[in-house]
Amino acid sequence: MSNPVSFDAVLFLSFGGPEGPDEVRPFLENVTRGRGVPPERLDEVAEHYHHFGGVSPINRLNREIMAAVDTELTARGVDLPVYFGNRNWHPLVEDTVGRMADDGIRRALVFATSAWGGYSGCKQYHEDISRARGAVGERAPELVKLRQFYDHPLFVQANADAVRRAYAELAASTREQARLVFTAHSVPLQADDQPGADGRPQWYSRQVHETARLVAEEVGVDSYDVVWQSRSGPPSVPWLEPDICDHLDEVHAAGVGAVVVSPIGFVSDHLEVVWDLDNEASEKAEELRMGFARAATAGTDPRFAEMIVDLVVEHLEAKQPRKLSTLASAGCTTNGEPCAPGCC
Ligand SMILES: CC1=C(CCC(=O)O)c2cc3nc(cc4[nH]c(cc5[nH]c(cc1n2)c(C)c5CCC(=O)O)c(CCC(=O)O)c4C)C(CCC(=O)O)=C3C
Ligand SMILES: [Fe+2]
Repeated sequence: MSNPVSFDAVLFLSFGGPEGPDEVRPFLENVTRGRGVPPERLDEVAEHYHHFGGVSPINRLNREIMAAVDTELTARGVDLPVYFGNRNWHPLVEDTVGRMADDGIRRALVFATSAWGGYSGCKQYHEDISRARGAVGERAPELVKLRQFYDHPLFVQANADAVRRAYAELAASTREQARLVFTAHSVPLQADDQPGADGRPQWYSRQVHETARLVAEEVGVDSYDVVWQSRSGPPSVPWLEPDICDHLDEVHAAGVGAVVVSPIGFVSDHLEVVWDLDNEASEKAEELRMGFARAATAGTDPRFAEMIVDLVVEHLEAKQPRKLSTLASAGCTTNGEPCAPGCC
C-alpha cells in the first residue's frame, strides 16, 4: 500500500542566470517581463553581466549546493533524487517539471533559494510552481514548497561565521571599530507593504531585520545596520532605503573607519553580490579610505546543505521546525497556493 504523504523527489528552484554573452539580454527580458523596469536600467545591468563574460555564477553555485544536498540526503538515509529548475533561465522550471513527469515523479518537495517571505522571495516562487504545473498539464507532479528559513539556526550560524571571518580580514587597527552592515535586495515599498502570513505588512523587511538581529547576536555585536542594495525600477517609485553606497557615506561622515558587509539577503555570491558589493560598494569604501570586508554568503557553507536536508526531513517526519525567531515562517504550500489569502 502506498503512503499517502510520501515524496519521490526534491526540486531545487532558483532564480537562474545567463551562462554566455548571447544569453544576457533574453535572460534580462525574462526577469523583467511586465515589471516596469526602464530599458536604461537593463542596459546598465547587462553591462555588469558582460563584465564577467556574460556568465552569472549563480547556476554553478546552485549546482554545487545541490551536489552537497545529494551527499547529505544519502548520509541521512533519505533516498530522493534532486532536480534543478529556474524561474528566469535554463534549466527552466517548466521544462524540469516536464522531465520529472516523464521520470514518473508524482510528488516532490520544493526548495526555493530564498529565505524570505514577500513577493520576490516567496509568492513569485509559488507562481513559478503553479505556472510550471500548468505548462505540464495533468501529468504534473504535486509540488510542496518548503517553508521560509530566514531564522533556521544553521542559516544563522553559517552567516555568523562568515561575519567573524570578515572581521578577521580587516587590519587589526580598524577591526575593533568596524561597523557591521547587513544588506538584502531592495524591493518597492509598495511590495513590502503587502501583508504577510501574520496579516501585518513589511513581511520581507521584518524578516531581514530579524535575521540581522540573530546573526549579530550570534557574533556578539550589539550595534549594527540593515541597508538595501541593487534597487531598480524608475526613480519615481520608492524602494527600501538606504542603499548600501549612500550608507557608506553616512557612516564615514559619522567617523566610522571600517565596515564588515554581510549580504544576508542572498544565499550565494551571485552577480548582484559580486557587482554591487565587491565592485561598487568596495570602490566607494576605497574612495572614502574606509576598511571594507565582505562576508561570504551562506550557500557554500556545508551547514547550508545540511539545513536544506533538515527542512526536507522536518517535512517528511512532521517534526517541530527548528527556528530562532517568534516571527512566523510561512511559505509551505501545495501547488503554488498562497501561504494565506492575500499573503506576500
Ligand atoms: C527580494 C529579491 C531577491 C532575493 C530573494 C531571491 O533570491 O529570490 C532577488 C534575488 C536576485 N535577483 C537577481 C537578479 C536580478 N533581479 C532583478 C530585478 C529585481 N529583483 C528584485 C528583488 C529580489 N531579487 C526586484 C523587486 C526586482 C525588480 C524587478 C522585479 O520586480 O522582478 C533583475 C533585473 C534587472 C534589475 O532591475 O536590476 C536582475 C538581473 C538574482 C540573480 C543574479 C545573478 O544572475 O547572478 C537574484 C538571486
Ligand atoms: Fe507567503
